Amino acid sequence: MTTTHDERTGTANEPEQTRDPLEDIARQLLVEIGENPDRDGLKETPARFARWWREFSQYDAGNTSTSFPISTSGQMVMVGDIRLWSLCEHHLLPFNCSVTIAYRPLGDVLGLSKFARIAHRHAHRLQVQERLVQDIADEVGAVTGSPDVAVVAQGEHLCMSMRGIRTPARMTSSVFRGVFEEYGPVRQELIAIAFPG
Ligand SMILES: Nc1nc2c(ncn2[C@@H]2O[C@H](COP(=O)(O)OP(=O)(O)OP(=O)(O)O)[C@@H](O)[C@H]2O)c(=O)[nH]1
Ligand SMILES: [Zn+2]
Repeated sequence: MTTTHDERTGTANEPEQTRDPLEDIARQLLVEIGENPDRDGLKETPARFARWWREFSQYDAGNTSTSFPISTSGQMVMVGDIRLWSLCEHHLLPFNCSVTIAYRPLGDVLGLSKFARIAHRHAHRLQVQERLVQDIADEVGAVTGSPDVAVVAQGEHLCMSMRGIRTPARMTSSVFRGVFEEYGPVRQELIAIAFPG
């Protein structure tokens, strides 16, 4: 959006809508795949395409750090089955994930919704699933100050299901830090919550 100046009256005109360059990219894409971008059904598509990419790439997860001073005497906190969508950085196609996050609070406990906010923040960029779980674990560790953090994700990638090998499959990736590093009851409990049944 730009504001122009009227030379005659010396007043500022109403802001002009400038076209998002992403609209031109969408038009060109439509032409390249043999479509007519001016046909009725497609007229608004470049603008929608631009809005969706801006929404994806400029996503704001909001405040992810509210915590409360509650004495938890070493208990584990696990937030399971956070559903999210991300975009594969190789093909720009979506993948969905069910993410489970666990940590052992040191002092303060993090607000429940903040785990989903953190997960969505890192999903809203071009990703691979292995890096997604690491990014989430890094931020949970940084915000809570806890060395005991685990993140497990199970996802389906459209780049594998709908194109290429065309085989739906479940990918699992995980990060286990601190107390979760060792195979034992704590890790088993996490796995049981992340993958019920
Ligand atoms: N490890 C991992 N691989 C991914 C992820 N998302 C996509 N891929 C893979 O990235 C690879 C890219 O391989 P390339 O050979 O460069 O590309 P391609 O010819 O399109 O590969 P195909 O998908 O096998 O058709 C593929 O094997 C994808 O399945 C991810 O999150 N993690
Ligand atoms: Zn892909």
